[in-house]
Amino acid sequence: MSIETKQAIKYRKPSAEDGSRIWKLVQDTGSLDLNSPYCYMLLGHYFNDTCLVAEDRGRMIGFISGFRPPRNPETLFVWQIAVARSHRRRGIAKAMLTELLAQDGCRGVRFIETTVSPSNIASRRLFLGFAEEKSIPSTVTVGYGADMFPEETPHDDEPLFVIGPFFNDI
Ligand SMILES: CC(=O)NCC[C@H](N)C(=O)O
Repeated sequence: MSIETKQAIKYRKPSAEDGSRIWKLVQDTGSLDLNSPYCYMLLGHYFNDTCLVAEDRGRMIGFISGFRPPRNPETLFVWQIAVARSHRRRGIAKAMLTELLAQDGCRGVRFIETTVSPSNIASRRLFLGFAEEKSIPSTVTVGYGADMFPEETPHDDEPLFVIGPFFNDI
């Protein structure tokens, strides 16, 4: 009888060398905007204090990217959350958000901002659930409307979620 060992998922900062694998992971999710491999290399190189990758026995199965806007460093803007199809419904997105907030790079964060298209139900649930679970105020406003995107590349609305203020006790 095979016993599936529940090996822990490992979380670490990405590096520029992870850029291609992140690009492939995001491509495979099929639900996010696929940025260039170069963009993911930049995130791994210059923004990795506010990004993480998740690995299952060495295989990259998750990615969360963020940055702290220079004009508003108390905010963590969460750019993308990607989880491999094979690893959905295991709480990995929530674990990546929690793990990211526990990083030194998120010390002093009091607000989370992100945009989530109405079709991205999992991410919508993640952020609103995070706010509800911790009794943190949250608002959803227009963000980037579909009409802001080029006609040549139609895109869903990207409503802006603002969660906070909260005390990110690392
Ligand atoms: C939280 C998240 O993954 N938002 C996605 C924003 C946008 N559609 C993108 O894919 O970059």
